[in-house]
Order: sequence, then C-alpha cells, then structure tokens
Amino acid sequence: MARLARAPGETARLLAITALLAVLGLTVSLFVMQVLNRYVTHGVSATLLTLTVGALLAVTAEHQLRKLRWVIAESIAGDQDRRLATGVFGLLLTADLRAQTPWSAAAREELMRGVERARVAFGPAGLTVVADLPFSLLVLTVLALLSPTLAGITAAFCAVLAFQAWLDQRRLATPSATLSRAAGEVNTLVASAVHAAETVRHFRAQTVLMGRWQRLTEQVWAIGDRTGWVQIGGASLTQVTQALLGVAIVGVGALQVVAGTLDVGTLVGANLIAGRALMPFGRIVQYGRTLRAAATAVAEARRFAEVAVERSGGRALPSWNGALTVQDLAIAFPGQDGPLFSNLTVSVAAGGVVALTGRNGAGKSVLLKAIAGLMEPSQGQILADGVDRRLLALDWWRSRVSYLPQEPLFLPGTLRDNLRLARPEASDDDLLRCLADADLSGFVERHPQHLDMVLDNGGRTLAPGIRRRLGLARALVTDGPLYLLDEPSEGLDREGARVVYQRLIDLAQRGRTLIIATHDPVILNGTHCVVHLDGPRSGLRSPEAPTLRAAL
Ligand SMILES: Nc1ncnc2c1ncn2[C@@H]1O[C@H](COP(=O)(O)OP(=O)(O)OP(=O)(O)O)[C@@H](O)[C@H]1O
Repeated sequence: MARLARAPGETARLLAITALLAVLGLTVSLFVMQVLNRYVTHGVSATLLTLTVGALLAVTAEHQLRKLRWVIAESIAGDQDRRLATGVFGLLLTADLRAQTPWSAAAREELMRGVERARVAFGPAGLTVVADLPFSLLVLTVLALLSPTLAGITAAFCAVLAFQAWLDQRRLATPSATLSRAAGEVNTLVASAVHAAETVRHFRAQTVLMGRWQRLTEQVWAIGDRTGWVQIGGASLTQVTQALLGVAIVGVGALQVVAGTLDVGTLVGANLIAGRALMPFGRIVQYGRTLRAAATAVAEARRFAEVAVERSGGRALPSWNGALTVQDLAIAFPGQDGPLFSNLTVSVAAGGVVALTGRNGAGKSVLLKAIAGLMEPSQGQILADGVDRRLLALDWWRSRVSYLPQEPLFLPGTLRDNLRLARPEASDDDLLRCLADADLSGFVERHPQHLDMVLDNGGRTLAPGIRRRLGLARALVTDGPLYLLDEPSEGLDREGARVVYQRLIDLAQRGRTLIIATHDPVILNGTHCVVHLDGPRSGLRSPEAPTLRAAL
C-alpha cells in the first residue's frame, strides 16, 4: 500500500486498468447468463454468435490489459526496489562505524538479503494482488444487483479469508524475525568456513562448526516448515472456502430459483461472479508468508536506518598543512562499560611527529580511526587549524589524510584500481614510485600481471608483510599533509622495517605531520613526543611539534 501511495500518478493508471479488468472479468459470467437465458430459451443463432464474439473480444482485451498493468506495476515496484536496495547498501557504506556496533556483521549482511525478499514480495505480482482487493467490492456490487442474498453470502466468505490473512500475518511475525536472525548466523558460519579455513582446520573446529551449523539449519528448516504449514493451511483454506462458496451460492440460489425469484442463467452467472469476488482474498492469503518475510526485512532496514550515518557536506581548508589538535577526547562503544579513554588532549604542529603507544586494546587504532573520520568520538573535538573536523567535508579530509590501517585490506579489483582509489589522478609512474618507496618494486615486477594483479579476498592471500607494505604504498599515493600510521613496522622483516624507518624520516623531512601507533622501540626511541594511552584516565597534553630524530 505504501509503495502504491508513493507513486500516485502510476498508481492511478494501475487502479484504472484494474477497474477495467474487474469489469471485463464479469464478461464471461454475463455471457453464460445471456446464453442460458436468451439463446437456450429462444434458439436464435445470431444471438449466440454476437454473444460469443463479444465474450472473445472481452477476453482478448483483458489479456492485453493484464500485460499493460504488469508493465505499470513493474515500473512502480522497480523504482522503489532500486531506491530500497540503493538506500540499504548506501547505509552499509556510510553508517558510522561506532554507532553501528550493536549490529553484528551477520545482521548487516542479512539486510541486503532482506532487500531481495522485499523485491519478490512487493514486486509487480504483490502490487497487483493489493490493487485487486478494492475491486472485489465492485464485483460484489454487481452481484448485489443480481441477488442481494448471494452477494451477502459472498461478502461473508471474503471476510473469512480477510480475517485468515490478518491472522496469518500475526502468526508469522515471530517466526519470520527468528528465521532472519538464524539465517544470518548460518551465513556467519559459512563465512568462517571460507575465510577462516586455516583456523578451522588447525584447531580442529570442524566438528564444533558442523554441530552449530546443523543446529542452526535444523532451526531454520523447522521454522521454514512451520511457516510452510501456515502457507499450506492458507492455500487449503482458500480452496475449501471457494468450494464452500460454490455450494452455498448454488444451494441458496436453487431455493430462489424454485421460489421463482431467480432464473437459472442468473444463478450460474452469479456463481462465477462470486468466485471472481473471492479470488483476490484467496491470493492475499496464499501470499502471506512472502509478504511477512518481506515486511520483517523492511522493518529491519528501517531500524538500521536509525543508525547515525557519516555527515555529508562541510568545507575544505585550502591552506591546511597538517597541524592537528585532539581536545578533551573520549571514545566509548555502545554496550561497553566506560570509555576507552577520556579527556585526551594532544597538539601536533604541522610537520610534527607523535607516537601513540600503550597496552593492547588501549584504543590507539580507535583514536587513529576517529582522527581519520571513520568514527565520531563520544566527546571532545578534533581540530584542524582550529576548525572542528565535523565541519570539514569528509571527502576532502580523507583526500588529505594518508592512512595505513593496522590490518590493511583491499577491495576486489587490481592493484592499480586499489592504489588509484587513494588518488584517482595518479599515473602508473606515480604508483610505481610509491610501490618502490615501500620496497615493493621487485614484488610487482615478479608478478606476471604487474599493476594488473588482482587482489583477491581483500588481499588476505598476500603475505602479511607484503600487505602492510602495500598499505604503506597506498598511504604514500594519497600523500596528504597528515599521515596516520597504525603499526607501520609490525611483522616486517629487517629490510622492510628499515625501509619504513627511512620513509618516516623522509616524510618528516618533507614536513608531513605523522601520528604513529606503535610498539616498535626504534620508532618510540626516535620520536620526541610519545603519547601513552593507558585507560580511561590517559589524557595528557603533548609538547609542541617534535620531529623524528635523525638517528632513527
Ligand atoms: N567497531 C568496534 N566496536 C566495538 N568495539 C570496538 C570496535 N573497534 C574497536 N573496539 C574496541 O576498542 C578497544 C580498543 O581497540 P584498538 O584496536 O584501538 O586497541 P589498540 O590500542 O590499537 O590495541 P593494539 O595494541 O592491540 O593494536 C578494543 O577493546 C576493541 O575491542
């Protein structure tokens, strides 16, 4: 209904055609009545011929109109399917990482499958089912003109099916929601079997995973069977109701015929018309499970739409040179007791170097993500040239911040595609220079496809050291005034670590501001300003703009 209301122009055309179809749908019934009452009584062949041609023309017109109605319904549904799919995928791409914490990865993945369920249920078939409903009244009115008693009986049967449809929706609500959750968990297990294949095998988790998978799939199938029974029950009730309606109409109609208040032709026609009035209610009952699953999916998508998304809009700072102040910052995740840190204040002037250190889980990576604009802090500000980052355009900010995450991941595509994401206008020479700076020239040259090598599975099949160097190369392609580097030397061999130290010195000498999360003693010893993040009270004020020691 909501879909129809959102496209009033198209809906008006759809309803007009549905009204015509309802009228044309009466033709065969009227034909039967006329043949029985006129031709059978008077035997005039011309009458039969005229009636037959008229009925055939009406049936042909009905067929053409049904096709036209499908096209219109498709355009209403198609537009809104596209909007729903784009909206949900857009939310997945822009939801704030901290705000979406209560949503498990499985639940988020399930959202896109829900879009597919909505597409099936609220597609052209679903819209025509809904559009047909009000015209049952039109058909009932025609029936009432022939026999008010028979129309009353038919209306009662329609009401039974409408009640059944409502009851089914209520009975299916909980199983649909449980089914969606369980299906999400099954998908997580499947993802573990694919993406954590080594862990599964080495830690002999096959039996455990198989057991959980079997329990969950049993649950999914059991719910599927239960909802299937509701559907079968609905289908069966529809057939029984249709049959009983026939019996009631013919039985009561026969009494009227014998009493002389109805003729046989009208009784036969009325029986057909009654079936026509009941049909849309039967279809809505049979559609119940599909509709419920889709309604659950749309409700979940709506709930996810309440998660805060990254802001759009904002300004750029044309002359910003990397100076940054973190002021009174606190970050807490929903569902966790207390913030990771609070009252954190750090200033770094343009060209300054700050190392972040502290125990595992202290929040170093989270702080870098907050500075990168990947999540909003719970409290405090991040200021660039005194301007709150929240006032800056995120696109602009990200094009000016070179970021090396702790676990660099890549998108499906080639190495070139991935590096170009950082700076679309970069030439192959630029990319090769950055790869050389990360000591990856040999790696790229040895690969038969060079820059066209495909990075599969987020780059997880690459050696972790190579992946980190590729992450560094990608940060170098951006080459903004501010570098956020999360454990840049972690897991690198001696030569790799030496290359990283050299790059840090080069970048510092070129006036880039560096904020480095690290446990590496070489980097910590070589940096004048070290910020220790050690729990909720780790706030401190840093000295101004230290630079990396040349000794590094
Ligand atoms: N998206 C998230 N949702 C919920 N909790 C998160 C999220 N991201 C990080 N955390 C939590 O925040 C805490 C800090 O994580 P973070 O990765 O910043 O630690 P770290 O100081 O970088 O640790 P390490 O030294 O091991 O790299 C951890 O307890 C982590 O589980």
